[in-house]
Amino acid sequence: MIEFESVGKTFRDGTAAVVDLSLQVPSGQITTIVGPSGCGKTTTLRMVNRMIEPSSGRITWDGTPLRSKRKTALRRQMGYVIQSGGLFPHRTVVDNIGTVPGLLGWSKTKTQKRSLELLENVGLDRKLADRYPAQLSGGQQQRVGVARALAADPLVMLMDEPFSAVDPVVRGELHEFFLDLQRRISKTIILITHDIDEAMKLGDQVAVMRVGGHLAQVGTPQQLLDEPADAFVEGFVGRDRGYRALSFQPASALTLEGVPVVRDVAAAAPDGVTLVVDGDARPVGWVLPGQPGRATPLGATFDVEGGTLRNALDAVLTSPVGLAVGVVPGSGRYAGVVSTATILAGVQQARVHHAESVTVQEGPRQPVAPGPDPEPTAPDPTDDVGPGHDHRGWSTSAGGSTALAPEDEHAATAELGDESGQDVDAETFGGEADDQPPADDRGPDEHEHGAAEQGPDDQGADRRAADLYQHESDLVTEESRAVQPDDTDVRR
Ligand SMILES: Nc1ncnc2c1ncn2[C@@H]1O[C@H](COP(=O)(O)OP(=O)(O)OP(=O)(O)O)[C@@H](O)[C@H]1O
Repeated sequence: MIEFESVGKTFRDGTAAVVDLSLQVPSGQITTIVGPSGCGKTTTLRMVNRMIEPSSGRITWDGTPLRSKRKTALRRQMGYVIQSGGLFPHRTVVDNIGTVPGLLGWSKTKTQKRSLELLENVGLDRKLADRYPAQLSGGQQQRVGVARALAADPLVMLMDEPFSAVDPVVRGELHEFFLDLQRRISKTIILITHDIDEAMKLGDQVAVMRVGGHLAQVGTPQQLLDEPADAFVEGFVGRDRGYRALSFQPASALTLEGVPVVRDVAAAAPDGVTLVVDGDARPVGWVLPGQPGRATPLGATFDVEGGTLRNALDAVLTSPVGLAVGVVPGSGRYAGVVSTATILAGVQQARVHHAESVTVQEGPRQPVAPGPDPEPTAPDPTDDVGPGHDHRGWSTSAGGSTALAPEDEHAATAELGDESGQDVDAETFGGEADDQPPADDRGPDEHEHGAAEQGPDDQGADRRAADLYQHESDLVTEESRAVQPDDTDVRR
């Protein structure tokens, strides 16, 4: 478990980004952090891999303070995912996925093998391995970004608005993919988003933050819906609250009914509704009375095992015949239909059942954060590189390590903007580049280097990419460049 204990972060300009945050992040679960822009979500995330150090309080991981761990060692156990995957445009998919193993000194053979495995694990065809990111769809790029973060099998995944750059349909697919993946890998995940729907759908627990850096409430999605701590949370989760609550009711309780089904549109009876399926028994449309020989679009379908009442309701509302079509997960084969009346009865039943459970359950709730901190913590002099500094340059750390000169910015960003097509791997991560301070200069802990903090005016995308590259570049140490013991058989 990762635990924030009364954590505060005040930047040098006096901005209190996070105030008295107490939050437990359970191992093997997804914690989503949601809130309006500027409420401190990113700052909270960046304190976990020590891109930013708290000004007060402490963060522990399984009881050990993060500050007592070397940043390199810490970040190796953490994968980082950002919007659009943060992929290097001049590297192929397989090379992008192999970024971290490459940095850690794995052999080419082992890296390649791992990358191809991961490609499959995130549901992508091996045929995509040699493509460049620009040759992928947004959803595919995002999956590659997840694969890349998983490459070194981290225990923790830090995800900074990972699904916000794709359209709603693809986002929905990515959500399903992500939840399915998590069922298999059970990582400890912190995912930040400004989308309450996404937070509720993905989070085992949801932390709602309010502007000013305060935690407004933390709880399961159902708890937030049932017992919002205050008007702010109620307003935030309240939009479509009743409808959203149906997301937590399984559709598997609905009784399926049957309808006439044909493979050939021409075989449909002229007087009644008939479902048309394809050669694999997947539903494709309806033949309506009086419209022989023509299939009308189906509307949404719902998964009869993993689907929810919300999915079923959506399916019936979009159906041209008032029947929600249920499909078998995986194959998408037709399983049966459910009428509007049955679904509404299911909704009513869920309401009754739910009201009873809310009345009966008086379980403990996580504490609601207190009001504004009357005395903000003293700012950390090492925060915020200040005017005139490049925000991606290495700031001076608490231990006074040498700052990286502004011209070294390319170390973090070269591949993003470089259209030359040159291979700039070494410079990108300082692997063999001579513009990094020597490892000896970094020393343990604080001296590894300062955090890549930047001003509030930064463009979000740039900042996220810089964070990702910083995170990955910090995995490299002298030791990790050495041959790994298990590589000796394949390294030449
Ligand atoms: N280096 C910095 N120096 C000063 N203020 C900062 C710095 N970084 C962030 N802030 C400020 O801290 C507050 C919280 O910022 P943060 O990026 O954590 O919010 P957020 O909830 O992630 O916002 P968004 O959803 O827009 O990304 C904001 O007021 C921001 O302007």
